This record gives sequence, C-alpha cells and structure tokens, in this order.
Amino acid sequence: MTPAARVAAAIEVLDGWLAGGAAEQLLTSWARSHRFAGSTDRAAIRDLVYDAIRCRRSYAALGGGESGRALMIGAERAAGRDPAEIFTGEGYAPAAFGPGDAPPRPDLSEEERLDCPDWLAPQLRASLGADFAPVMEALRHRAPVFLRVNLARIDRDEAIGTLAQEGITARPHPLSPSALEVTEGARRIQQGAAYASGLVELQDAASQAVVDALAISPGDRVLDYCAGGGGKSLALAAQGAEVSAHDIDPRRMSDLPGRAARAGVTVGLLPTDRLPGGGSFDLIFADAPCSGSGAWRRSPQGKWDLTARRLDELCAIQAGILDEIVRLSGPDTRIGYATCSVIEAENGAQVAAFLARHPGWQCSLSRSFTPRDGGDGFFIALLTQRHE
Ligand SMILES: C[S@@+](CC[C@H](N)C(=O)[O-])C[C@H]1O[C@@H](n2cnc3c(N)ncnc32)[C@H](O)[C@@H]1O
Repeated sequence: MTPAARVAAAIEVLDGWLAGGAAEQLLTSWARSHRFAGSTDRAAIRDLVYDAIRCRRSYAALGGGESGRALMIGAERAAGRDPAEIFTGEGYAPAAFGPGDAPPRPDLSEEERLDCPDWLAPQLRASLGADFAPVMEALRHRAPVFLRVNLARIDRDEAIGTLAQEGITARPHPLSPSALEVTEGARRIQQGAAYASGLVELQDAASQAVVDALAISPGDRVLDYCAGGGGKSLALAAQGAEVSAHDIDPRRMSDLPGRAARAGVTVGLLPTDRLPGGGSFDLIFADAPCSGSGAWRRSPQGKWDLTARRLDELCAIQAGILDEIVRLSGPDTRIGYATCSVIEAENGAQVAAFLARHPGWQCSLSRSFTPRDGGDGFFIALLTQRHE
C-alpha cells in the first residue's frame, strides 16, 4: 500500500472510532475485509490510528474538526508536511485536498498543543507542577516496549543474548534490575522462544519498579488484592513471594494460571468469599483501579473517556479498597498501594485520607514515576502499622 492509501485506511478506522467504535475491533475488521494488506501495512495503519487517538485534540485543532479526514490532515500538519501531498485523490489516496478542508490554524492553546482535556488541566498542573508540559508531551507519543526478565530463571545479560538470537535487541533500563527496553524487533517478541518459555514477560519498566519498591523477602505471603491479568502477581512470585491473587472480577484472572505455568512460578487464586483475615499475609498489595493517566501512551482512549464524575467514582473505589484491606490485615501486615496515575487525588491525597481515617498506620515510603523516568506514570506507597 502507498503511504496515501494507508492514510485513507486510517481515516476509515478513525471515523468508526469517532462514531463510538473500539479502535482495536475496528482495526481487526478493517484487516479482515482488506486481505491484500500485509502485516507491514496493518502495523503502519495501526500506528497512524493510535497516534491520532493520542493526539486527537491537537490534530483536530490543526486539521479543522473531529472527523477521520480532519484528524489525518492535522497529523500531516503536525509533522510539518503539506496535506495536499497525501490528499491527492489519485489511486487509493484520500480525496483531493480542497476548499472544503480547513486552512492551518496556528493559535493552539497549550492544552490543545499538549492534547490535554481542559477540565483536567488544572488538576494535572497542580499534580505535576513543572513536569506538567513535559509529561503531557510524553503522553502524546508511543510508549517504549519493555520486558521483565524472569530473574528466577535467567539473568539479565543472558536474556539479552537469548533475545538477540531471535532478532530482538534490548538493553537494561535503569528503572528496575529486571527491566529491558526493546530497541529493535519488538514485533517478534510474542512469536519468540524466550517469551513462549516464560524467560521474559511484557511489562512496563515503572510497573516493575513498583514491585521492587515493595521490598519482598523470599517466602513473604502476599495477597495481590487487585490482581487483574496478574502482571504484578507474576513479578512478585518471581521475587520469591508466595502470591495469592484476588480480583473483584475473577474473570480478569483467567489467563493467570497459564502465564504462571509458563513463567515456572506458582500463583494461587483466591475468590472473595475465601479471603482470610487475621494476618494471613505479610503484605497486601492493591494495584487499584484508576484513571490510568500514567499509561495514556498505551491506552489513549482513557484520556478522552475520563470525566470529573468518573474520577470521583474512582477515588471513592480506591478509598473503599484501602479500607477493605485494613480489615484483612493482621498487626504486622504491610499494605502496598499503587496506581498507574499521575493525578494527586488518586495518589498522595488518597494516602493522606487513609492515614486520617486509620491513625494506627503510617506511610513508610512513597514514590511517583512519570514518563520522564522512561516508563509509565505510576505511584506506590507502603503503609505500615505503628507499634508504640
Ligand atoms: C489496575 S488493574 C490491576 C492490574 C494488575 N495488577 C496487573 O499488574 O496486571 C485493577 C484491578 O482491580 C480490580 N478491582 C476493582 N475494584 C476492586 C475491588 N473493590 N476489589 C478488588 N479488586 C478490584 C479490577 O477488576 C481490575 O482488574
């Protein structure tokens, strides 16, 4: 496919997305109905679509509206190109650029330039301070691909060598001793032997750093209270923890036994009605549901779906989870609270409110990561009990 034909395909998918469709499903059905498109074309169209979702606001402002066509005109202008070069109407290119298309608009607001929703900008500015613009800028771009080396099975240098034999180039990342950043061959990972045999897992580097911050000692009994797909359960188990995974929606954990078997670790699944109280755990970890604002590079739809009301709901859910966990704690249980958010209301403010409700507890560590550190935005706090 020509670059212009790929843009035409992206316009079609984006129109479906703007009409309320899910980007992933739209890309799959586009590929099914255009069998001539090879894997390189499909990957290129996918990149165009996801770039436009991440940069929806700036592209719409530059392209003059909220349609697939306007977004892709905006994308061309954002890249410093004249849209008339792609919008020619020749062959499979989009219809020729003409008077119906908006002229360039140079006067974008900072929020438009940074693809930041207006309603959230004051909170993000207050949360990020001087990092507001660089973090929002980082969230407009594709995330790097990171792997977690399964240190229970292989060391990091050996893993780099094994991946190299599969045509995958990776280098250590400073956020975690288990983290590798993939610099070439990322699309080969899931077909490769190192991944299939559980020597490496796909996991963001800051997500790995969050697990490191929990300072696991081998044999620690850990309840991963919001286990979801189990990315952090697996990382905890690889560090020698005895992990029990729980989620309010157990279907989310359905792949976890298979992933654990592949990694050569054991993770028990614990349904809500069998959660034991009375100090059965050394650590209860809550990777709480959140706005996902730290991961908007990977899941850009979340940036446009979030509303003030949903953020309030999420904060209430987070507080409720922390209170549920206290009830399951014994006198020596530690609590780990994490979000993949950069919004203070979900992070430091949530911890401060918890400490006000539970004066017997103290915060012994808290760390915030932003995409400026390389990985996704994350927050982690360790809560321990006062023993006076
Ligand atoms: C951020 S995701 C977890 C991601 C996961 N830890 C990982 O690393 O792959 C949050 C999870 O919390 C679960 N959840 C939401 N409310 C909950 C509650 N009240 N109790 C337990 N889990 C809850 C959701 O179903 C979701 O799977």
